Amino acid sequence: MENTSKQSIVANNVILQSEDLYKYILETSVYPRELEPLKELRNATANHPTAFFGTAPNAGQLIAMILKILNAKKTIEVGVFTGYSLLLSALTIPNDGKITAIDVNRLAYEIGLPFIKKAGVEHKIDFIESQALPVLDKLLEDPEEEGSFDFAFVDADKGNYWNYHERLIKLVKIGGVIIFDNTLWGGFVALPEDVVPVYKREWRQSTILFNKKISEDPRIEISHASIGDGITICRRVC
Ligand SMILES: C[S@@+](CC[C@H](N)C(=O)[O-])C[C@H]1O[C@@H](n2cnc3c(N)ncnc32)[C@H](O)[C@@H]1O
Ligand SMILES: O=c1cc(-c2ccc(O)cc2)oc2c(O)c(O)ccc12
Repeated sequence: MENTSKQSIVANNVILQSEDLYKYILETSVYPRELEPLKELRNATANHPTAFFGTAPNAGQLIAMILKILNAKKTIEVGVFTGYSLLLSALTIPNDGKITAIDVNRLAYEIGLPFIKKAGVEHKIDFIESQALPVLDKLLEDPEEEGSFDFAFVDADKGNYWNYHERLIKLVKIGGVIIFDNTLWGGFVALPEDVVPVYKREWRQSTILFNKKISEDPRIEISHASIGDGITICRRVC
């Protein structure tokens, strides 16, 4: 793939502008440490028509580290697909931890489910087949759920990211973390609209708006990291 200073490149669902360097990172630092159940689930997803939906393994490694630093026990996952990031969280949180995992597509989840079961972590997962917004709204109706989550990972419909943020900021505790995936949207956020494939334009625009709003939100500290397809790490401060 050609590399120019103006043109961002997305290869293997990552923003990094060198496939060789990405391969180097994976082979040196990620794959040797990737847990066997995650490898198995990733391989089982590899031939899926939307295999690129799966969270980049190096971003996953960072997410696992953040979960550990937080001692996260109670988490939310918005957008499961076959469950790479879900299994990663389930393997990372303690045995009595709980993940509320929401996706409109149970069929995709069922591709990953045998690997989740084999890893012995299914008991930590409450999978809810639904649009995510009503589930988050329902959680917020219960005062005990407010401020009770340690962590949330959002990797679903990009046009709803701000709506998810407005709910998750109330559900995670002060000091808790929300991570949003795809916040560089293949590098298209920094390119003029006319070079963006038409089908990517709507979510490019929502991502640009989301990035601006999140950068101005005083309730959180943020780090916009160029790992995977871009992740924004938000820590609730008030
Ligand atoms: C990029 S995939 C998630 C990938 C996942 N994090 C992984 O590591 O494999 C996005 C998922 O969001 C789900 N999704 C899209 N819109 C949704 C919505 N409104 N509510 C819940 N899930 C949604 C899709 O069905 C899809 O499985
Ligand atoms: O190109 C995509 C598209 C999605 C996507 C499509 C439809 C949905 O309902 C949700 C998400 O997600 C992606 C993604 O998470 C990624 O890392 C790269 C590309 C895409």
